Amino acid sequence: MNWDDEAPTTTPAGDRLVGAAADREEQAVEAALRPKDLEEFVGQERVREQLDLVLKAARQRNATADHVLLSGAPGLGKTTLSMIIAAEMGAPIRITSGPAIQHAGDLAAILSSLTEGEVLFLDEIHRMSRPAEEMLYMAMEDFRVDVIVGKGPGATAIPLELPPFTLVGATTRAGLLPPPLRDRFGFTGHMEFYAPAELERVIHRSARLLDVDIEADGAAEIAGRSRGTPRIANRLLRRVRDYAQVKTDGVVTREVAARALAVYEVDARGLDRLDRAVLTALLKLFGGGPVGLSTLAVAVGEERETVEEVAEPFLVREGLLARTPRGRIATPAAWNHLGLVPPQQSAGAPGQQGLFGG
Ligand SMILES: Nc1ncnc2c1ncn2[C@@H]1O[C@H](COP(=O)(O)OP(=O)(O)OP(=O)(O)O)[C@@H](O)[C@H]1O
Repeated sequence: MNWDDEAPTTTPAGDRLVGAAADREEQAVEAALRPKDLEEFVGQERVREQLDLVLKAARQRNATADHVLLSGAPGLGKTTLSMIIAAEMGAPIRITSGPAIQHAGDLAAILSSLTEGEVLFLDEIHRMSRPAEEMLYMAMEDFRVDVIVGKGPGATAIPLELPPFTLVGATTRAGLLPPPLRDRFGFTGHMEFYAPAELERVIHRSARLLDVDIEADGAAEIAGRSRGTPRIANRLLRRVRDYAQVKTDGVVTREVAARALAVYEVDARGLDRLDRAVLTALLKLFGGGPVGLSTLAVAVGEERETVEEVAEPFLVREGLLARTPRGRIATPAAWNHLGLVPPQQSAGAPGQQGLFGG
């Protein structure tokens, strides 16, 4: 396997225990926990079944598998699936990402060094530069690229034949891909967030690999706080394991998991300190909103972008916060979650007046 990638950039709150992205160090830890074949890959039944057919059919025809596009949030297993595709096809894999390919020449260098049948995994494919993207169209369709030599009127295009390969593109934003690129994938798999029972299976499997003694209740407790994401489930398991080892006899029970995750400020629903700070400000300072994003960000001492991109998506997904044209508002579930009582909904209540703009 070959990594051409740069370490992903981190958000200002990128070191959160419940953040969905992984840095280089974590990627190395994760490698040991990756399922090696479709059988071992937990959940995502539909994608797994469809992919199984695509790969089996290609193998029967003795052909290279069709190009595959995987879309879904970070940490749901796109990289893992790309490695499984390569393993199931008995092919090597090359890993790179859109941001690492700034020039068409970067892509030409990678494509021209591929061997027959190799899998090229292109993470964050929506962040590739335009010229590289156009070169990729031809490479995917005709297994050929035109390498431009020289500049200006003297520039010439030298056609370069490529061996057949399988491109696996991954994106968190399928809607951002230009249609000509999307259309060149033979198969698109949409990865969903995982159900708690599926995360429990991920946790039990990882616990076995990490030699952690875990009870069913302990796994359920961690699963409930993992925000539907295997990467977060594995990360929380590692922190709970530390706690169990240092503070108890090492067995992860429900109580041990809950106590450990309370130390790390991850609550029963998977909200961390930042999420709760945003919700608390919204409820306690602004009566549940509506309040403008900038005002909310100042109130919690964070950048606007951090609140919008790091905290809000999960709060919205959980149905705790809504983004409305008049500003952010808390739902009844938010009051409930923080154990607070909403103010009387009278005509003069701030929450009904939209007093807090920004
Ligand atoms: N279905 C699954 N079954 C078991 N483990 C999984 C599954 N999906 C993901 N994991 C584990 O979660 C971790 C993150 O997975 P992976 O790196 O494949 O996510 P990703 O979607 O590629 O994330 P990113 O978009 O950030 O690259 C890995 O350790 C992997 O083993």
